[in-house]
Amino acid sequence: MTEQRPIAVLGGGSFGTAVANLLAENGHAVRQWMRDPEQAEAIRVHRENPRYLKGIKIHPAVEPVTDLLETLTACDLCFVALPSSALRSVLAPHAERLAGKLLVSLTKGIEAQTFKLMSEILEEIAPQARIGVLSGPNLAREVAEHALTATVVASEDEELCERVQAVLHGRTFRVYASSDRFGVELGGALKNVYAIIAGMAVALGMGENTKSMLITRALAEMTRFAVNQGANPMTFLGLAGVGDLIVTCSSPKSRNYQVGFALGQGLSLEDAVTRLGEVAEGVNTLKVLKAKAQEVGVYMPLVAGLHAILFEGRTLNQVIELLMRAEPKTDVDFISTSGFN
Ligand SMILES: NC(=O)C1=CN([C@@H]2O[C@H](COP(=O)(O)OP(=O)(O)OC[C@H]3O[C@@H](n4cnc5c(N)ncnc54)[C@H](OP(=O)(O)O)[C@@H]3O)[C@@H](O)[C@H]2O)C=CC1
Ligand SMILES: O=C(CO)COP(=O)(O)O
Repeated sequence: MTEQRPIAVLGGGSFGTAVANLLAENGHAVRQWMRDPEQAEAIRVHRENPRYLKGIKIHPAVEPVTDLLETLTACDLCFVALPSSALRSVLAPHAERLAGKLLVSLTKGIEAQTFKLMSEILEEIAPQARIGVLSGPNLAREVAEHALTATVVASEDEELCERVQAVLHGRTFRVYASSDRFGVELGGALKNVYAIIAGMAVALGMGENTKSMLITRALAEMTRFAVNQGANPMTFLGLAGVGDLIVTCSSPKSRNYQVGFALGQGLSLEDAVTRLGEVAEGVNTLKVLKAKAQEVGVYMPLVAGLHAILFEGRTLNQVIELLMRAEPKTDVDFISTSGFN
């Protein structure tokens, strides 16, 4: 069913562009809001985003716009694809306009000062809005090039999930639903940190065994943290958990992986982030996650190790030595109810 009103996508970057195209291909009118008028004009004229996803044609039904208030007034369903550092400051001034809207966050990050997830910020800014999140193994370029994949829309609001499935589910993009908004959103934010580690391991010439160990221990670590925070560990076995972790830790197309790879090649963090020139949410997530894990007493050796390398002056070799020599633990934390852990 086609939506009566246009659908908004907030953010002119890679993922906003990929999702705007999917919605348009499904027959919907889309307003893609971006802050840069020159970028909007370039898209209008050339039907290509000049900075992000070069070479991808933008569907004629995607209208690039720069007036946020007008966009929010015209649309009921809004997908938010802004970096986590910008989401609050962009939307808070328009809080009143958000009442009653369906707001779906695509952003995979954690707010630095508050440790809030993006949907929690949306809820705080707009208590009268209906909130959901979308997360899964969804590298923007692959989505835009129609490589088959799937995602999860998560919300306690069943009707919101159904509407998102109706508008976004398509020939190359399956949309599953979940009621565990917190677990789905947390999975998407946490995996970025481990993608940095995975990229680093590849740059160091580590083998396939190493990659597999890292991904598996990352899953154990992020699930342990999530359970401490009240999330359902089973969600981490789904697309937004292990699904997104595998793709982001394996693909050189992931920006977080690219940052890790550059670090493994010997670049400083600053140079690695500058060379990327796009958002790598894992760097900020690492900082806040390390502090939170310490505060709540959750054992996260991979997070602690990466933090020690990037912010505490430890060398890679020191950290690898520490991790490998640490006391051996039980393999799977959540299988036993008999106190075996
Ligand atoms: N790319 C991907 O594969 C995926 C990304 N995501 C998530 O989506 C979110 C956005 O990522 P993505 O689209 O890839 O990022 P990009 O780096 O591709 O683009 C970021 C976009 O945000 C805009 N922006 C930055 N700061 C502001 C601001 N203060 N006000 C308005 N706009 C701003 C940038 O505008 P400008 O160009 O003017 O600086 C740019 O359009 C991230 O949280 C990411 O984790 C989720 C799934 C997949
Ligand atoms: O979230 C993503 C894929 O699902 C994109 O990861 P990056 O931000 O590391 O590119």
